Amino acid sequence: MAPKGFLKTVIAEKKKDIARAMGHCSLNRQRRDAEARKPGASFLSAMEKSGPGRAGIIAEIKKASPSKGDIRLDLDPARYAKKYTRAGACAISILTEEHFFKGSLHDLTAVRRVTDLPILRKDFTISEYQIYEAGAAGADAVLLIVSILSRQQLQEYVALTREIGMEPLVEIHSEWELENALYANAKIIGINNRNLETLKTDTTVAARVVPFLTKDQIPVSASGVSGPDDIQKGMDAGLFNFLVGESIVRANDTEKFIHDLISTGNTGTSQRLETPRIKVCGLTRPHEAVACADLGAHAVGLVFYPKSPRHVTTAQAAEICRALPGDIITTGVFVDATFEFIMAKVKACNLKAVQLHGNESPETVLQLKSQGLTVFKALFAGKEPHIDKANQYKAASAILVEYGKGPLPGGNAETWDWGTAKQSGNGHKLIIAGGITPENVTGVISATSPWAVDVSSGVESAPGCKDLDRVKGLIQAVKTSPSGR
Ligand SMILES: O=P(O)(O)OC[C@@H](O)[C@@H](O)c1c[nH]c2ccccc12
Repeated sequence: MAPKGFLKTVIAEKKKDIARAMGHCSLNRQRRDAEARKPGASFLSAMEKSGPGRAGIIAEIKKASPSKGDIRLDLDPARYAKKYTRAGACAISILTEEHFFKGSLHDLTAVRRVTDLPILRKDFTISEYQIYEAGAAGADAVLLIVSILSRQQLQEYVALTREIGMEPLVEIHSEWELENALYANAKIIGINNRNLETLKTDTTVAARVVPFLTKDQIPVSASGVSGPDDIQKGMDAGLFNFLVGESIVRANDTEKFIHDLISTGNTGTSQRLETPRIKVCGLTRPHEAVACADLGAHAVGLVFYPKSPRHVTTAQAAEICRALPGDIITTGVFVDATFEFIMAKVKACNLKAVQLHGNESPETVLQLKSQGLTVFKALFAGKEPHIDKANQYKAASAILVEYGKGPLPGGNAETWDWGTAKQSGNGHKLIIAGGITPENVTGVISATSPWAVDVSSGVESAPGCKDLDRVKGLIQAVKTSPSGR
Protein backbone atom coordinates (compact mmCIF):
# COMPACT_ATOMS: atom_id res chain seq x y z
CA MET A 1 0.00 0.00 0.00
CA ALA A 2 1.38 3.42 -0.92
CA PRO A 3 2.30 5.53 2.12
CA LYS A 4 -0.12 8.32 2.94
CA GLY A 5 -0.12 11.48 5.05
CA PHE A 6 3.17 12.53 6.59
CA LEU A 7 5.00 9.48 5.24
CA LYS A 8 4.13 10.42 1.69
CA THR A 9 5.43 13.96 2.20
CA VAL A 10 8.66 12.91 3.87
CA ILE A 11 9.42 10.28 1.25
CA ALA A 12 9.02 12.78 -1.57
CA GLU A 13 11.66 14.97 0.13
CA LYS A 14 13.84 11.97 0.88
CA LYS A 15 14.05 11.01 -2.77
CA LYS A 16 15.39 14.46 -3.60
CA ASP A 17 17.86 14.33 -0.69
CA ILE A 18 19.23 11.00 -1.89
CA ALA A 19 19.65 12.25 -5.46
CA ARG A 20 21.51 15.29 -4.13
CA ALA A 21 23.74 13.20 -1.87
CA MET A 22 24.59 10.87 -4.73
CA GLY A 23 25.76 13.90 -6.69
CA HIS A 24 28.31 14.63 -3.95
CA CYS A 25 29.38 11.10 -3.17
CA SER A 26 28.76 8.10 -5.40
CA LEU A 27 27.12 4.88 -4.30
CA ASN A 28 30.37 3.01 -4.96
CA ARG A 29 32.35 5.31 -2.74
CA GLN A 30 29.79 5.02 0.08
CA ARG A 31 29.81 1.28 -0.31
CA ARG A 32 33.60 1.13 -0.12
CA ASP A 33 33.66 3.31 2.99
CA ALA A 34 30.87 1.34 4.62
CA GLU A 35 32.55 -1.95 3.91
CA ALA A 36 35.78 -0.64 5.40
CA ARG A 37 34.09 0.38 8.64
CA LYS A 38 35.58 -0.98 11.82
CA PRO A 39 33.07 -3.13 13.70
CA GLY A 40 31.66 -1.06 16.54
CA ALA A 41 29.57 -1.91 19.56
CA SER A 42 26.81 -4.36 18.77
CA PHE A 43 23.33 -2.87 18.74
CA LEU A 44 21.86 -6.36 18.93
CA SER A 45 23.85 -7.30 22.04
CA ALA A 46 22.79 -4.04 23.66
CA MET A 47 19.14 -4.95 23.10
CA GLU A 48 19.67 -8.51 24.29
CA LYS A 49 21.06 -7.35 27.62
CA SER A 50 17.80 -5.81 28.72
CA GLY A 51 15.22 -7.92 30.48
CA PRO A 52 13.22 -8.21 33.68
CA GLY A 53 14.87 -5.95 36.23
CA ARG A 54 16.89 -4.18 33.56
CA ALA A 55 15.34 -1.61 31.21
CA GLY A 56 17.32 -0.61 28.13
CA ILE A 57 17.00 3.01 27.08
CA ILE A 58 17.89 4.07 23.55
CA ALA A 59 18.25 7.81 24.01
CA GLU A 60 17.53 9.91 20.96
CA ILE A 61 19.06 13.09 19.59
CA LYS A 62 15.95 14.88 18.34
CA LYS A 63 15.97 18.62 17.65
CA ALA A 64 12.51 18.93 16.15
CA SER A 65 9.66 16.77 14.91
CA PRO A 66 6.73 17.17 12.52
CA SER A 67 4.21 16.71 15.32
CA LYS A 68 5.87 18.87 17.99
CA GLY A 69 7.75 21.45 15.92
CA ASP A 70 11.03 22.68 17.35
CA ILE A 71 12.01 20.79 20.50
CA ARG A 72 15.59 22.00 21.12
CA LEU A 73 17.11 23.45 18.00
CA ASP A 74 20.37 24.46 19.65
CA LEU A 75 20.97 20.93 20.93
CA ASP A 76 24.67 20.05 20.66
CA PRO A 77 24.66 16.37 19.61
CA ALA A 78 28.14 15.55 20.96
CA ARG A 79 27.41 17.13 24.35
CA TYR A 80 24.11 15.28 24.64
CA ALA A 81 25.67 12.01 23.53
CA LYS A 82 28.19 12.31 26.34
CA LYS A 83 25.39 12.85 28.85
CA TYR A 84 23.47 9.87 27.45
CA THR A 85 26.58 7.72 27.75
CA ARG A 86 27.28 8.80 31.33
CA ALA A 87 23.68 8.23 32.34
CA GLY A 88 23.79 4.60 31.22
CA ALA A 89 21.75 4.62 28.01
CA CYS A 90 22.25 1.35 26.12
CA ALA A 91 22.38 2.99 22.67
CA ILE A 92 21.95 6.35 21.00
CA SER A 93 19.49 7.08 18.23
CA ILE A 94 20.15 10.03 15.93
CA LEU A 95 17.55 11.50 13.68
CA THR A 96 19.35 12.47 10.50
CA GLU A 97 16.29 13.61 8.52
CA GLU A 98 16.78 17.27 7.68
CA HIS A 99 13.47 18.88 6.75
CA PHE A 100 11.08 17.81 9.49
CA PHE A 101 13.42 16.65 12.25
CA LYS A 102 16.18 19.16 11.54
CA GLY A 103 18.89 16.56 11.96
CA SER A 104 21.83 15.70 9.74
CA LEU A 105 24.44 13.08 9.10
CA HIS A 106 26.94 15.49 10.66
CA ASP A 107 25.17 14.98 13.98
CA LEU A 108 25.95 11.29 13.68
CA THR A 109 29.63 11.75 12.84
CA ALA A 110 29.96 14.22 15.73
CA VAL A 111 28.41 11.71 18.15
CA ARG A 112 30.53 8.86 16.82
CA ARG A 113 33.65 10.71 17.97
CA VAL A 114 32.54 10.94 21.60
CA THR A 115 30.88 7.63 22.45
CA ASP A 116 31.41 3.90 22.13
CA LEU A 117 27.72 3.15 22.53
CA PRO A 118 25.98 1.62 19.53
CA ILE A 119 24.46 4.29 17.31
CA LEU A 120 21.19 3.94 15.42
CA ARG A 121 20.75 6.07 12.33
CA LYS A 122 17.11 7.08 12.47
CA ASP A 123 15.87 8.07 9.05
CA PHE A 124 13.37 7.12 6.39
CA THR A 125 15.37 4.43 4.62
CA ILE A 126 14.14 3.85 1.08
CA SER A 127 17.43 3.14 -0.71
CA GLU A 128 20.51 1.02 -0.18
CA TYR A 129 22.48 4.22 -0.60
CA GLN A 130 21.34 5.38 2.84
CA ILE A 131 22.42 2.10 4.44
CA TYR A 132 25.95 2.47 3.05
CA GLU A 133 25.92 6.13 4.02
CA ALA A 134 25.00 5.20 7.60
CA GLY A 135 27.78 2.62 7.79
CA ALA A 136 30.33 5.03 6.36
CA ALA A 137 29.31 7.67 8.92
CA GLY A 138 29.88 5.26 11.81
CA ALA A 139 26.39 3.96 12.61
CA ASP A 140 25.90 0.47 14.06
CA ALA A 141 22.22 0.19 13.21
CA VAL A 142 19.69 1.63 10.78
CA LEU A 143 15.95 2.07 10.98
CA LEU A 144 13.86 0.17 8.44
CA ILE A 145 10.18 1.11 8.50
CA VAL A 146 8.00 -1.76 7.27
CA SER A 147 5.20 0.44 5.94
CA ILE A 148 7.41 2.29 3.46
CA LEU A 149 9.18 -0.74 1.99
CA SER A 150 8.01 -3.63 -0.14
CA ARG A 151 8.37 -7.12 1.30
CA GLN A 152 11.27 -7.75 -1.08
CA GLN A 153 13.02 -4.47 -0.34
CA LEU A 154 12.75 -5.05 3.39
CA GLN A 155 14.29 -8.47 3.07
CA GLU A 156 17.16 -7.15 0.92
CA TYR A 157 17.86 -4.21 3.22
CA VAL A 158 17.92 -6.37 6.33
CA ALA A 159 20.47 -8.64 4.67
CA LEU A 160 22.53 -5.74 3.33
CA THR A 161 22.63 -4.02 6.72
CA ARG A 162 24.01 -7.20 8.27
CA GLU A 163 26.53 -7.69 5.47
CA ILE A 164 28.12 -4.39 6.44
CA GLY A 165 28.20 -5.47 10.06
CA MET A 166 25.24 -3.45 11.29
CA GLU A 167 21.85 -4.57 12.59
CA PRO A 168 18.50 -3.15 11.50
CA LEU A 169 15.76 -1.94 13.81
CA VAL A 170 12.67 -2.98 11.88
CA GLU A 171 9.74 -0.79 12.79
CA ILE A 172 6.08 -1.69 12.75
CA HIS A 173 2.96 0.07 13.98
CA SER A 174 0.48 -2.77 13.98
CA GLU A 175 0.53 -6.49 14.33
CA TRP A 176 -0.23 -7.08 10.68
CA GLU A 177 3.11 -5.57 9.62
CA LEU A 178 4.89 -8.24 11.64
CA GLU A 179 4.55 -10.76 8.87
CA ASN A 180 6.90 -8.84 6.57
CA ALA A 181 9.33 -8.35 9.44
CA LEU A 182 9.33 -12.09 10.04
CA TYR A 183 9.77 -12.81 6.33
CA ALA A 184 12.79 -10.48 6.31
CA ASN A 185 14.25 -12.30 9.32
CA ALA A 186 14.25 -9.16 11.46
CA LYS A 187 15.46 -9.65 15.01
CA ILE A 188 14.90 -6.28 16.61
CA ILE A 189 11.35 -5.08 16.21
CA GLY A 190 10.55 -1.46 16.97
CA ILE A 191 6.90 -1.05 17.81
CA ASN A 192 6.14 2.58 17.12
CA ASN A 193 3.38 3.95 19.31
CA ARG A 194 3.08 6.78 16.83
CA ASN A 195 1.24 6.35 13.56
CA LEU A 196 3.59 7.91 11.03
CA GLU A 197 0.81 8.71 8.60
CA THR A 198 -1.33 10.67 11.02
CA LEU A 199 1.39 11.40 13.64
CA LYS A 200 -1.03 10.40 16.41
CA THR A 201 0.56 8.69 19.41
CA ASP A 202 -1.08 5.97 21.49
CA THR A 203 1.33 4.61 24.09
CA THR A 204 -0.62 1.39 24.46
CA VAL A 205 0.18 0.15 20.94
CA ALA A 206 3.45 -1.60 21.87
CA ALA A 207 1.89 -3.51 24.77
CA ARG A 208 -0.91 -4.74 22.50
CA VAL A 209 1.38 -5.82 19.68
CA VAL A 210 4.14 -7.44 21.74
CA PRO A 211 2.31 -10.75 22.44
CA PHE A 212 2.42 -11.50 18.72
CA LEU A 213 6.20 -11.44 18.37
CA THR A 214 8.08 -14.72 18.10
CA LYS A 215 10.33 -15.75 20.95
CA ASP A 216 13.53 -14.73 19.22
CA GLN A 217 12.36 -11.26 18.19
CA ILE A 218 13.32 -8.48 20.57
CA PRO A 219 10.74 -5.72 20.92
CA VAL A 220 11.58 -2.05 21.35
CA SER A 221 8.80 0.28 22.42
CA ALA A 222 9.18 3.56 20.55
CA SER A 223 7.59 6.99 20.93
CA GLY A 224 5.57 8.78 23.54
CA VAL A 225 7.50 7.43 26.55
CA SER A 226 7.26 10.34 28.94
CA GLY A 227 8.53 8.98 32.24
CA PRO A 228 9.01 6.06 34.65
CA ASP A 229 5.31 5.12 34.58
CA ASP A 230 5.49 4.29 30.90
CA ILE A 231 8.58 2.17 31.49
CA GLN A 232 6.84 0.26 34.28
CA LYS A 233 3.75 -0.38 32.16
CA GLY A 234 5.91 -1.53 29.28
CA MET A 235 7.89 -3.89 31.46
CA ASP A 236 4.72 -5.38 32.87
CA ALA A 237 3.70 -6.14 29.29
CA GLY A 238 7.03 -7.80 28.45
CA LEU A 239 8.82 -4.83 26.86
CA PHE A 240 12.35 -4.19 28.05
CA ASN A 241 13.82 -1.75 25.51
CA PHE A 242 12.53 1.77 25.01
CA LEU A 243 13.39 4.37 22.42
CA VAL A 244 12.92 7.79 23.98
CA GLY A 245 13.35 11.13 22.25
CA GLU A 246 11.38 14.21 23.15
CA SER A 247 11.04 13.69 26.90
CA ILE A 248 14.80 13.14 27.28
CA VAL A 249 15.67 16.15 25.12
CA ARG A 250 13.26 18.38 27.05
CA ALA A 251 14.31 17.20 30.52
CA ASN A 252 16.01 19.83 32.65
CA ASP A 253 18.42 17.34 34.09
CA THR A 254 19.06 14.91 31.23
CA GLU A 255 21.22 12.45 33.13
CA LYS A 256 18.90 12.22 36.10
CA PHE A 257 15.91 11.74 33.82
CA ILE A 258 17.56 8.85 31.96
CA HIS A 259 18.73 7.43 35.23
CA ASP A 260 15.20 7.47 36.62
CA LEU A 261 13.92 5.68 33.54
CA ILE A 262 16.53 2.97 33.86
CA SER A 263 16.09 2.49 37.59
CA THR A 264 12.33 2.05 37.20
CA GLY A 265 13.19 -1.19 35.52
CA ASN A 266 15.48 -2.29 38.33
CA THR A 267 12.71 -3.33 40.68
CA GLY A 268 12.70 -6.78 39.17
CA THR A 269 8.95 -7.14 39.58
CA SER A 270 8.30 -7.76 35.91
CA GLN A 271 8.78 -11.19 34.49
CA ARG A 272 8.99 -12.28 30.92
CA LEU A 273 5.51 -13.18 29.79
CA GLU A 274 5.68 -16.85 29.20
CA THR A 275 2.37 -17.99 30.56
CA PRO A 276 -0.52 -17.93 28.08
CA ARG A 277 -2.52 -14.79 27.48
CA ILE A 278 -6.07 -14.64 28.74
CA LYS A 279 -9.12 -13.61 26.79
CA VAL A 280 -12.38 -13.24 28.67
CA CYS A 281 -15.25 -13.45 26.23
CA GLY A 282 -18.90 -12.49 26.29
CA LEU A 283 -18.78 -9.39 28.45
CA THR A 284 -21.86 -7.25 28.56
CA ARG A 285 -21.17 -4.81 31.39
CA PRO A 286 -18.46 -2.13 31.56
CA HIS A 287 -17.59 -2.56 35.24
CA GLU A 288 -17.04 -6.30 34.79
CA ALA A 289 -14.85 -5.70 31.76
CA VAL A 290 -12.75 -3.18 33.69
CA ALA A 291 -12.45 -5.61 36.59
CA CYS A 292 -11.22 -8.34 34.20
CA ALA A 293 -8.57 -5.93 32.86
CA ASP A 294 -7.51 -5.00 36.40
CA LEU A 295 -7.21 -8.66 37.30
CA GLY A 296 -4.81 -9.20 34.39
CA ALA A 297 -6.84 -10.26 31.33
CA HIS A 298 -5.18 -9.31 28.04
CA ALA A 299 -8.22 -9.36 25.79
CA VAL A 300 -11.97 -9.13 26.14
CA GLY A 301 -14.54 -10.40 23.67
CA LEU A 302 -17.76 -8.60 22.77
CA VAL A 303 -20.28 -10.71 20.91
CA PHE A 304 -22.00 -9.11 17.93
CA TYR A 305 -23.94 -12.23 17.01
CA PRO A 306 -27.64 -11.52 17.62
CA LYS A 307 -28.55 -15.10 18.52
CA SER A 308 -26.09 -15.27 21.38
CA PRO A 309 -27.32 -14.67 24.95
CA ARG A 310 -24.16 -12.61 25.43
CA HIS A 311 -24.95 -10.38 22.46
CA VAL A 312 -24.22 -6.68 22.92
CA THR A 313 -25.56 -3.66 21.08
CA THR A 314 -23.14 -1.26 19.43
CA ALA A 315 -23.82 1.30 22.16
CA GLN A 316 -23.15 -1.23 24.92
CA ALA A 317 -19.94 -2.41 23.26
CA ALA A 318 -18.75 1.15 22.68
CA GLU A 319 -19.30 1.95 26.34
CA ILE A 320 -17.33 -1.11 27.42
CA CYS A 321 -14.45 -0.26 25.05
CA ARG A 322 -14.34 3.34 26.27
CA ALA A 323 -14.07 2.16 29.86
CA LEU A 324 -11.15 -0.18 29.20
CA PRO A 325 -7.46 0.74 29.27
CA GLY A 326 -5.89 1.01 25.81
CA ASP A 327 -3.60 -1.99 26.15
CA ILE A 328 -6.54 -4.40 26.30
CA ILE A 329 -7.19 -6.18 23.02
CA THR A 330 -10.87 -5.36 22.60
CA THR A 331 -12.21 -8.06 20.31
CA GLY A 332 -15.48 -8.06 18.41
CA VAL A 333 -16.85 -11.58 17.86
CA PHE A 334 -18.72 -12.11 14.59
CA VAL A 335 -20.41 -15.03 12.85
CA ASP A 336 -20.51 -14.78 9.05
CA ALA A 337 -20.97 -11.02 9.14
CA THR A 338 -20.15 -8.88 6.11
CA PHE A 339 -16.94 -6.88 5.91
CA GLU A 340 -18.99 -3.66 6.08
CA PHE A 341 -20.89 -4.78 9.18
CA ILE A 342 -17.65 -5.71 10.92
CA MET A 343 -15.90 -2.47 10.00
CA ALA A 344 -18.86 -0.41 11.19
CA LYS A 345 -18.56 -2.01 14.65
CA VAL A 346 -14.78 -1.66 14.61
CA LYS A 347 -15.11 2.07 13.98
CA ALA A 348 -17.98 2.70 16.37
CA CYS A 349 -16.28 0.89 19.26
CA ASN A 350 -12.61 1.37 18.34
CA LEU A 351 -12.13 -2.42 18.42
CA LYS A 352 -8.54 -3.62 18.21
CA ALA A 353 -9.30 -7.15 17.05
CA VAL A 354 -12.01 -9.23 15.42
CA GLN A 355 -12.82 -12.88 15.97
CA LEU A 356 -14.44 -14.70 13.08
CA HIS A 357 -16.58 -17.53 14.36
CA GLY A 358 -18.33 -18.76 11.23
CA ASN A 359 -17.34 -19.86 7.76
CA GLU A 360 -15.34 -16.78 6.87
CA SER A 361 -12.78 -17.27 4.11
CA PRO A 362 -9.00 -16.80 4.32
CA GLU A 363 -9.48 -13.76 2.04
CA THR A 364 -11.77 -12.13 4.61
CA VAL A 365 -9.08 -12.65 7.23
CA LEU A 366 -6.54 -10.94 4.99
CA GLN A 367 -8.89 -8.12 4.11
CA LEU A 368 -9.49 -7.35 7.80
CA LYS A 369 -5.81 -7.65 8.66
CA SER A 370 -4.93 -5.13 6.01
CA GLN A 371 -7.09 -2.67 7.96
CA GLY A 372 -4.49 -2.93 10.72
CA LEU A 373 -6.73 -5.22 12.79
CA THR A 374 -5.71 -8.27 14.76
CA VAL A 375 -7.78 -11.20 13.46
CA PHE A 376 -8.60 -14.37 15.36
CA LYS A 377 -10.13 -17.15 13.26
CA ALA A 378 -12.18 -19.79 15.03
CA LEU A 379 -11.80 -23.38 13.83
CA PHE A 380 -13.31 -26.47 15.36
CA ALA A 381 -12.30 -29.94 16.43
CA GLY A 382 -15.78 -31.39 16.02
CA LYS A 383 -17.28 -29.65 12.96
CA GLU A 384 -16.46 -27.49 9.95
CA PRO A 385 -14.47 -25.33 9.45
CA HIS A 386 -12.20 -27.96 10.96
CA ILE A 387 -8.92 -27.28 12.73
CA ASP A 388 -7.12 -29.28 10.05
CA LYS A 389 -7.74 -26.24 7.78
CA ALA A 390 -5.46 -24.13 9.97
CA ASN A 391 -2.85 -23.86 7.23
CA GLN A 392 -5.30 -22.02 5.01
CA TYR A 393 -5.53 -19.35 7.67
CA LYS A 394 -1.86 -18.50 8.04
CA ALA A 395 -2.74 -14.82 7.82
CA ALA A 396 -4.75 -15.01 11.03
CA SER A 397 -3.07 -13.48 14.07
CA ALA A 398 -4.02 -16.60 16.01
CA ILE A 399 -6.37 -19.55 15.60
CA LEU A 400 -9.05 -20.05 18.23
CA VAL A 401 -9.99 -23.70 18.61
CA GLU A 402 -13.01 -25.18 20.26
CA TYR A 403 -15.03 -28.32 19.81
CA GLY A 404 -18.12 -26.82 18.23
CA LYS A 405 -20.92 -29.26 18.98
CA GLY A 406 -23.14 -27.13 21.19
CA PRO A 407 -26.09 -25.04 20.01
CA LEU A 408 -24.16 -21.75 20.08
CA PRO A 409 -21.13 -20.73 18.05
CA GLY A 410 -19.28 -20.36 21.36
CA GLY A 411 -19.83 -20.39 25.12
CA ASN A 412 -21.50 -23.80 25.32
CA ALA A 413 -19.51 -24.86 28.37
CA GLU A 414 -18.54 -28.09 26.60
CA THR A 415 -15.27 -29.65 27.56
CA TRP A 416 -13.37 -31.71 25.00
CA ASP A 417 -10.10 -33.42 24.36
CA TRP A 418 -8.13 -30.19 24.04
CA GLY A 419 -4.90 -32.06 23.31
CA THR A 420 -6.14 -32.86 19.78
CA ALA A 421 -5.88 -29.15 18.94
CA LYS A 422 -2.18 -29.16 19.57
CA GLN A 423 -1.38 -31.56 16.74
CA SER A 424 -3.63 -30.08 14.06
CA GLY A 425 -2.79 -26.53 14.99
CA ASN A 426 0.93 -27.13 15.06
CA GLY A 427 2.89 -24.06 14.02
CA HIS A 428 0.06 -21.64 14.76
CA LYS A 429 -0.61 -19.44 17.72
CA LEU A 430 -3.50 -21.28 19.34
CA ILE A 431 -6.21 -19.89 21.55
CA ILE A 432 -7.92 -22.78 23.29
CA ALA A 433 -11.58 -22.27 24.07
CA GLY A 434 -14.61 -24.22 25.20
CA GLY A 435 -15.48 -25.32 28.67
CA ILE A 436 -12.42 -23.80 30.34
CA THR A 437 -12.81 -23.17 34.07
CA PRO A 438 -10.51 -22.08 36.90
CA GLU A 439 -10.49 -25.75 37.94
CA ASN A 440 -9.40 -27.28 34.62
CA VAL A 441 -7.30 -24.53 33.02
CA THR A 442 -3.97 -25.85 34.31
CA GLY A 443 -4.67 -29.18 32.61
CA VAL A 444 -5.68 -27.42 29.39
CA ILE A 445 -2.41 -25.52 29.35
CA SER A 446 -0.24 -28.53 29.96
CA ALA A 447 -2.10 -30.51 27.25
CA THR A 448 -1.94 -27.83 24.56
CA SER A 449 0.83 -25.26 25.35
CA PRO A 450 -1.47 -22.57 24.00
CA TRP A 451 -0.63 -19.01 23.08
CA ALA A 452 -3.81 -17.97 24.88
CA VAL A 453 -6.87 -19.34 26.61
CA ASP A 454 -10.39 -18.06 26.07
CA VAL A 455 -13.03 -18.31 28.76
CA SER A 456 -16.63 -17.35 28.90
CA SER A 457 -19.22 -19.57 30.59
CA GLY A 458 -16.62 -21.08 32.94
CA VAL A 459 -16.32 -17.80 34.82
CA GLU A 460 -20.00 -16.79 34.77
CA SER A 461 -22.83 -16.69 37.27
CA ALA A 462 -25.33 -16.37 34.38
CA PRO A 463 -24.85 -15.85 30.61
CA GLY A 464 -23.15 -12.49 30.12
CA CYS A 465 -22.56 -11.94 33.86
CA LYS A 466 -19.05 -12.67 34.99
CA ASP A 467 -18.34 -13.96 38.47
CA LEU A 468 -15.28 -11.90 39.33
CA ASP A 469 -14.03 -14.34 41.95
CA ARG A 470 -13.98 -17.02 39.29
CA VAL A 471 -12.23 -14.69 36.84
CA LYS A 472 -9.64 -14.00 39.51
CA GLY A 473 -9.18 -17.69 40.21
CA LEU A 474 -8.77 -18.44 36.54
CA ILE A 475 -6.19 -15.73 35.98
CA GLN A 476 -4.23 -16.83 39.02
CA ALA A 477 -4.24 -20.41 37.80
CA VAL A 478 -2.98 -19.35 34.35
CA LYS A 479 -0.27 -17.09 35.72
CA THR A 480 1.08 -19.77 38.00
CA SER A 481 0.79 -22.60 35.51
CA PRO A 482 3.94 -24.25 34.24
CA SER A 483 3.55 -22.71 30.79
CA GLY A 484 4.40 -25.84 28.85
CA ARG A 485 5.78 -23.65 26.06
O1 LIG B 1 10.16 11.66 20.88
P1 LIG B 1 9.50 10.40 21.26
O2 LIG B 1 8.00 10.50 21.30
O3 LIG B 1 10.10 9.81 22.49
O4 LIG B 1 9.83 9.35 20.06
C1 LIG B 1 11.14 8.91 19.82
C2 LIG B 1 11.17 7.96 18.60
O5 LIG B 1 10.43 6.84 18.90
C3 LIG B 1 10.62 8.65 17.37
O6 LIG B 1 11.46 9.69 17.11
C4 LIG B 1 10.49 7.73 16.18
C5 LIG B 1 10.15 6.41 16.17
N1 LIG B 1 10.11 5.94 14.90
C6 LIG B 1 10.41 6.93 14.06
C7 LIG B 1 10.51 6.92 12.67
C8 LIG B 1 10.88 8.10 12.06
C9 LIG B 1 11.09 9.25 12.80
C10 LIG B 1 10.99 9.28 14.18
C11 LIG B 1 10.66 8.10 14.82
